[in-house]
Order: sequence, then C-alpha cells, then structure tokens
Amino acid sequence: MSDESRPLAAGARSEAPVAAVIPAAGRGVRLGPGAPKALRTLGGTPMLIHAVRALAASRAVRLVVVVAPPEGTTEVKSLLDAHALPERTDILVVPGGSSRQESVRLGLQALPPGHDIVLVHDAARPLVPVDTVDAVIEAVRAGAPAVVPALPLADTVKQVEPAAAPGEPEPVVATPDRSLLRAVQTPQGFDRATLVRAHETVTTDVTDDASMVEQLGERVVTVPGHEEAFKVTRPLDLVLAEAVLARRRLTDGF
Ligand SMILES: Nc1ccn([C@@H]2O[C@H](COP(=O)(O)OP(=O)(O)OP(=O)(O)O)[C@@H](O)[C@H]2O)c(=O)n1
Ligand SMILES: C[C@](O)(CO)[C@H](O)COP(=O)(O)O
Repeated sequence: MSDESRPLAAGARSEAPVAAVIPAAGRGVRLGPGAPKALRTLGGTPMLIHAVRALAASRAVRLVVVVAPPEGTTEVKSLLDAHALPERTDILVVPGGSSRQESVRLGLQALPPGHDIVLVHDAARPLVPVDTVDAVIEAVRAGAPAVVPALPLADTVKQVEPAAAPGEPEPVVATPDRSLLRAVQTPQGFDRATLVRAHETVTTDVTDDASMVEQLGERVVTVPGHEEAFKVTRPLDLVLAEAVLARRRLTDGF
C-alpha cells in the first residue's frame, strides 16, 4: 500500500492539509436553457466563484480543484483569474466528465500528494456558510472517514411504485419514518485514501460520494447542515439564492 492510499490515523489528521474538489461540469438541465449552471450568475458573480470563495473562506482549505465543463476549461480559468480569491488557496482547473461521479473522480486524480483530507462540494451549492465547511473538516479531523452535512426533512416522504402507464397515478407503498431520514448536502468530507478507494471500487451510479464510502462498509457520519447550503437546481432556487445574497449584502456588507 502506498502512502497516498493508506488511511490516516485520527490523531494524524488533526493538522492534515485539506483540499477541495468542486464538480462544476454539469449542464444544469433542470434550471433551464442557458450557460452551464456553474457559470450562471448570482448577484452578478458566477455561481462557481461563490462556491470557490465559500470553500476558500475556511483557513484549513489550501487547494481547490475545480472540475470544469470539458469545453469550458479556458473560460473557467479566465473567470478564476478575474475574481478576487484568497491568496493562501491554490487553484487547479481540470476538465470534467459525463456524470457528477466521473467529474469527482477526475478531480481526485488531479490532486497532488500531501492533502490527506478531501472535501467534495457542488458548485451548485454556492452559499454554504464557512461554519458548515469547518464543521465537516473538524469531524474528519476527529476521526470519521466520511462526513456529510445533513438536515431533517420538512415534508412527509412517501415511497411509490412506478405508475401502471404514463399519466396514471403512482401507487403509494410506504411512509418511511421521517425522524430517521436526512437530506444531505455538500461539502462532504473524507479521509482521502478512503474516498480514492471508494471511487476506484464502486461502479454503480450514485448521487453522492458518501454513498460510495457506505458501499465499502466504512462509517459515514453527519454534522448539522445549513438551510443556506441548498442546491440551486430549479429556477425557483435562483430566486431564493438571490434573496439570500441580497440579505447577506445588507447585513454583512458583502
Ligand atoms: N457531468 C457532471 C454533472 C454534474 N456535475 C456537478 O455536480 C454538481 C451537482 O449536480 P447537479 O446540481 O445535478 O447539476 P447538473 O448536473 O448541472 O444539473 P441537472 O441534473 O439539472 O442537469 C454540480 O455542481 C454540477 O456542476 C459535474 O461536475 N459533472
Ligand atoms: C451530492 C448532492 O448534492 C447531495 O445532496 C446530491 O446528491 C447531488 O445530486 P444531483 O442529482 O446530482 O443534483
């Protein structure tokens, strides 16, 4: 086992440098026609820049790997050069793939040695507060191989069966106990070796990185998520994001 693929002992993680991978290569189909989602603006600034700033706001984060739309790496590099970002954070840009999972894997492959904790954060969650980022890092440093920010559900959730035919109603088959369910966000934080092993091992399609670590049988734990770390997915989310940003500019002055 090489040094890079050996999980760190919890104590050794207390000062481990942190890198972040930001998958930003999605089209944003659910948001509607336009530029790739990460390049659309919020308060006049591309969503991706907000996301990079949100991660770089944590003093622990020393490197950010941006996974750009494959045809847009030059544009993304120019955008990053044109916006103020903390000097202590190095930034790399690599082309992404055809799924989020593949984009994250390409980002991981670009990580240089020496960053033993890795965060994976959606560019589509531009407004995550730094306290949430730091809480994830702290939990990994305390020994958890995988950490997800999580929120309780506001809605009752139903399990359904597929409709008998298009347009027919979907039969409800169960109502899971909501108190045991959580909606999970990003950044998700990992012991690097564990995350790399998950991406090398798991070949089924998944919607987040922590579920790959679950498939390895490793422990995944939650920390409190934040309402403002929501994912910009549909048009109404853009309205909400603009409102949050406007409130921050009024109250925090930025
Ligand atoms: N091939 C892909 C697909 C998604 N992502 C990224 O994964 C994050 C979460 O994905 P999602 O919100 O689903 O974004 P999209 O795939 O762009 O959205 P949609 O499914 O509506 O097209 C986003 O930051 C997105 O850019 C990526 O890097 N590469
Ligand atoms: C990773 C994620 O944001 C956690 O909630 C989510 O699973 C991404 O899902 P998407 O369907 O790719 O937006």
